[in-house]
Amino acid sequence: MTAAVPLLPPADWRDFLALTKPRVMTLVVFTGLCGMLAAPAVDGRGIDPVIGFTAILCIALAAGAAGALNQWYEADIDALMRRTAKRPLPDGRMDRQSALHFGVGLGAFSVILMGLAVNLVSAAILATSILFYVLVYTVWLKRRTPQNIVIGGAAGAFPPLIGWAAATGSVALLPLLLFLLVFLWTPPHFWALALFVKTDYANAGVPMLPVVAGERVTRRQIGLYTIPMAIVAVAPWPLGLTGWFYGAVSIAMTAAFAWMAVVVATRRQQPDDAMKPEKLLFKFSILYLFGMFGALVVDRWVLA
Ligand code: HEM
Ligand SMILES: CC(C)=CCC/C(C)=C/CC/C(C)=C/COP(=O)(O)OP(=O)(O)O
Repeated sequence: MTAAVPLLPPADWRDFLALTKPRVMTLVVFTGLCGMLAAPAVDGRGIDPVIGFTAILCIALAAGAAGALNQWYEADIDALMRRTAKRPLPDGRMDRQSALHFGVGLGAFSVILMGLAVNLVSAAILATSILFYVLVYTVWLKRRTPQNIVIGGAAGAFPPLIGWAAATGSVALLPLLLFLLVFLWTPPHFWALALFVKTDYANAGVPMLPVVAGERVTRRQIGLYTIPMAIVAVAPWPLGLTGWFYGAVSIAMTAAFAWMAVVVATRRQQPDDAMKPEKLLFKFSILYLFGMFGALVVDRWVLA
């Protein structure tokens, strides 16, 4: 006898859009675009606008595919967390197979299009970032170790390299520093959030750092990761890879980030805080990357 499969109404386009995690994607795409725009002209010629647009589209589709495959794999734990329970799969608005087909199809399409229309280096890094997020982070590490986001977080750091490689066909020191910036930014970004959604992760049995090691250790780790992040953030300017504008913006924004991280690192949670410092740091972390990558492009295009 076969088990009865519940019949679901067909998912609509909004459900497919939700699978792509569109809000996170905006920052992923922005860092990719800025990586592309920060790249130098090759043989006196910048990237063709149509090819540039195609490359950004491929980054967006790949990030969407990665988000869909993440939700396909995690429907069980998403159902246990308040923040994620209303997603299309745990909420029963879509079946898992549709999410899998959508993710695999979109991911394959984005990599093939990047390879055919842009170049093989950017396509290879794009494929690596999808596989890293889905296999290394989601399948392998997320449920096993509180270091999941430190290692798995590399997935979200690839887009500046992809954008640069799309424009030049190669990688260089500046995009490698941008990769490192996002890589080192991820732990403070995520652990600040994890501090205030800790019970969600505990309920779902996901071993995030505040659940496993406690709040004090998490606060200290946020402070510790901010130190190398700050050095890498400002480094492109003294290394002569950017102009004064990036230097000024990176110093100001990184100082603000570091100050908030120190407050989070040194303070115990106050139950009556109107705006918890960790919430502020999480929100600012997003503004921070937008500001830093935006400054890079202004530096290169407006003030050069
Ligand atoms: C392993 C690494 C990362 C983890 C675990 C993580 C986790 C999260 C989580 C759980 C949220 C809350 C989303 C929600 O409310 O549903 C969030 C928000 C966000 N993340 Fe991350 N993140 C990571 C890396 C990144 C990267 C690399 C970027 C972009 C470069 C990014 C950009 C954002 C943005 C823009 C938001 C706000 C979305 C909104 O407004 O709802 N994150 N992140
Ligand atoms: C170009 C390309 C393929 C980029 C893909 C990388 C990418 C989408 C990075 C963002 C990382 C992210 C949204 C983590 C969320 O963690 P989570 O999945 O644990 O969050 P959740 O609990 O909200 O599902």
